[in-house]
Amino acid sequence: MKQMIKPWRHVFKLDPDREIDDNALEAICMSGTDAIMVGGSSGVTYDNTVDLLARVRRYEVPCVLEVSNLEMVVPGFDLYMIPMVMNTADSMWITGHHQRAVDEYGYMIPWDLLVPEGYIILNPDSTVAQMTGAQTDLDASGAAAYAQVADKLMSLPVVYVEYSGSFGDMDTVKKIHQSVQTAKVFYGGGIHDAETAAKAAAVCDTIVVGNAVYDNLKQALLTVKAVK
Ligand SMILES: CC(C)=CCC/C(C)=C/CC/C(C)=C/CC/C(C)=C/CC/C(C)=C/CC/C(C)=C/CC/C(C)=C/COP(=O)(O)OP(=O)(O)O
Ligand SMILES: O=P(O)(O)OC[C@@H](O)CO
Ligand SMILES: [Mg+2]
Repeated sequence: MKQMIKPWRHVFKLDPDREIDDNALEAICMSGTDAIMVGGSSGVTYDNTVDLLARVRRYEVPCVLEVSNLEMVVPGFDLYMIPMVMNTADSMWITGHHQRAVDEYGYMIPWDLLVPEGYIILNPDSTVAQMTGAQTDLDASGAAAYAQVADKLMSLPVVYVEYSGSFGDMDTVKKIHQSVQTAKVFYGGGIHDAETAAKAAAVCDTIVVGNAVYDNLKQALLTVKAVK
């Protein structure tokens, strides 16, 4: 099951805390994207997550949950993506919340469905950077070193380069991609049209398109064809 992420080139990330109408959801799910990732950094609850899952399940596209708090964990997703922030000094975001989750719910965790992600958060203005105390002031070599820790020391299957809300430095993403051996490199942040999608797709394995879905769906849909 975990192998399903390997060929992904394109993912739409949908936030349960934001409105999306049925027509828009149909266009997204039928767009040819490889997967829908459900997640967000705030306002995500059991109720809004279960509602979005049920609506996405009308379509055949794989649907995975990116867990950012325990309240949002709903059974029935294809996979559960578990972020571990590489570039923070606050160990709660590396292993702390995870240890608590396993201590409390270990008996019911479907381990074969969990996919850990080594997050490298690089946009200092994003909610997620502020929430996790991410050390975003890294050059390409420093960011690539975190990627190698995730890939070569921790054997994480995904390195997620996160510029949530702004289009990042593609030289840094390229350097990260070149420096990992086994992990798949996901890139997310500021992809809003075919051009930004193609630029990012050239330097990573999988692009993730989030806010653009809500800001300009027509342009967001063009990102699929741009990378296929
Ligand atoms: C029966 C059943 C299905 C059981 C499932 C059991 C299960 C999955 C258990 C979980 C096990 C486990 C180890 C859980 C970890 C728990 C946890 C809370 C970990 C912390 C994760 C973490 C590091 C969060 C930090 C924030 C982060 C990196 C979030 C990722 C998502 C993200 C970056 C969203 C960006 O949000 P966005 O809204 O776009 O941001 P902006 O507002 O800036 O746009
Ligand atoms: O919302 P955007 O900026 O597209 O970022 C996508 C994703 O990486 C957010 O976690
Ligand atoms: Mg967002």
